Order: sequence, then structure tokens, then C-alpha cells
Amino acid sequence: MPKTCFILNPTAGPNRRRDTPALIAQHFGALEADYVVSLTERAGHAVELAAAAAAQGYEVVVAVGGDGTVNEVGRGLLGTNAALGIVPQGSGNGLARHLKVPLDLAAALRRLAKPDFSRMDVGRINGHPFFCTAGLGFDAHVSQHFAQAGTRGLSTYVKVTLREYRRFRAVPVRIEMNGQELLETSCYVLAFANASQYGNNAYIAPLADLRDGLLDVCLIDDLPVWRALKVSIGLAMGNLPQSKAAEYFHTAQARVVAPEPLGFHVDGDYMGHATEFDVELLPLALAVAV
Ligand SMILES: Nc1ncnc2c1ncn2[C@@H]1O[C@H](COP(=O)(O)OP(=O)(O)OP(=O)(O)O)[C@@H](O)[C@H]1O
Repeated sequence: MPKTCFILNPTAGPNRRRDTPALIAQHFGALEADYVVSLTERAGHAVELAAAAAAQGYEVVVAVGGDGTVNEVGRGLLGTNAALGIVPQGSGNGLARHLKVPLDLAAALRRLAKPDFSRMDVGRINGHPFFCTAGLGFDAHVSQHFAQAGTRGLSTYVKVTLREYRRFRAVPVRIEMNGQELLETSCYVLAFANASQYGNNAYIAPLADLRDGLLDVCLIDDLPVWRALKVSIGLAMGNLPQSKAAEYFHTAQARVVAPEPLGFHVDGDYMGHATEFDVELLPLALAVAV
């Protein structure tokens, strides 16, 4: 069994289980495994804890939380030999769902006792690594307002999305991909998908492959009500590309310029506004244990 460090975000997810450390002890203690559990104390702490665990020789460092926790642990592990594990305890759990990690806590822990090791691509937007998705426009705008909502969970997310849909307007952008100027268009959503979904099985790029050296880029130039319905159904059914409500591209590098500041998110967390975005893919940059 690999030497394993669990990094637990006690604030992640709608349920915030208190018994997770006891369940880890139950599943790993009996196996005489070499493991440790660390709790995060603040946002950003998991980056430091993960880097320290890798430096101490832990072979698998497990993010116990959602995509924000996965992002922090993944960032801490970049450039090290340790592999990322996931125990999904978040709200959306996009990367865990893509990797088919069991959502059941006990089942996820059992898998980590004998994980399969592989590697995955990592995206980067304006220097910020992302593992699942990053994006500009409406999805970032929703992340910004979701973070300010006071409560989390799917129902808050849906409420914020519907409220902000009435307010948000598309912004003109110029997009270059693979070194070529490709389009001048308006941007309602421009998503860069390393994995297939945002979380909660909302498939923004159902064909995305974590190991193909490419990002799946999804452009929605505007979102009138009829198209919003098509997009919602496409996200849920995993057939957005066939619905013609969005346009798709594949690239390992992109540059986006906007005349006015546009919000962006990284793995669902709002990062701020910018007028220029440099996006790149780091092929197979992270080891994973799932
Ligand atoms: N101890 C802590 N106190 C406050 N915030 C924390 C702490 N530890 C981590 N965080 C922050 O909590 C945020 C939310 O965590 P995470 O994304 O894992 O859960 P989630 O939002 O419920 O799930 P998902 O992203 O899958 O929807 C992260 O961005 C992280 O920076």
C-alpha cells in the first residue's frame, strides 16, 4: 500500500461530515497502512500541506473535498513525484466524477488502498493551474456571485445562476488558438475543459480527455432563452456538442483579448477580472492515483 497523506477540507461540500477522519482510520488503520490525515485551516492551506507531504515522501496525497480542494492539492504536487488521490466530499466533484472515483466515502477509501497510477494533463490560465475546467464569462460570473451567496450546495447554485442570467451580457473577444487568430466574436461563455464536466454531471465538454494533450474549448457566443434551454439540456444529457448550441475547438494554447474586463474562474473558483488571458496545457504534468 502506498504511503498516503489525506488533506481534508472541513468546509467542503453541502454535508460537512464530521466523521471522515474516523472513517479513514477504520478503512486504513486496519490495513496497517502508513497514512496521516491533515486538516486545512484556511483557503490555500492545502497547497502548502500537499507540497510538504510530497517532500516528506508520501506517494499519494489525497484531496478530501471538492474541486477547489483538488485544485489546491494538485498545485502543491506539481513538479513532485507524489500522485493526487481524491475522496470526493465537495458539492460538484467534477474531476472525481470524470475519473470515476466512487462518490461513496467508504468505496473511495477502499479504492485508495490499492490505487491505479497514471498521469493527467494540467491546464493553466494566466499562470493559475487548473485540473478540471477554467473559463471566462457567465460561468465565472456565477462563481463570483455563488461565492458571495453565504450558503453553498446545488440549490443555491441554481438560484444564483437563474438570477444572474437576467443580468449578465456577452462581451466581445478576440480569440487566438494554436498561434493563429481564429475569431472575433462575442463571449457569453468560453470554457477550457481538461475534464469533461463542471461537476454534478454538467458535461460542458463530454469528449474531453485528460490525457490527450489538448483542451476542449467550448464557445457560447450568446444565450437567449431558447438557447439557454438547449444548453441546460445538453449539459445534463452530455450531448451539448451535437445540440449546435455551442461551438467546439481543440487546442494546447489559447490567447483571448477583451476590450473590457471579463471574469474568469479556475476549477469553479472565481479568480478576478482581466482583459487578456493566456491559456496553455501542460501534458501529463500530474501523477494521479485513483
Ligand atoms: N479550512 C478552511 N476554511 C475555509 N476555507 C477553506 C478551508 N480549506 C479550504 N478552503 C477553501 O474552501 C473552498 C471550497 O472547497 P471545495 O471546492 O473543495 O468544496 P466545494 O466548493 O463544496 O466543492 P466543489 O468545488 O466540488 O463544488 C476551496 O476553494 C478552498 O480554498
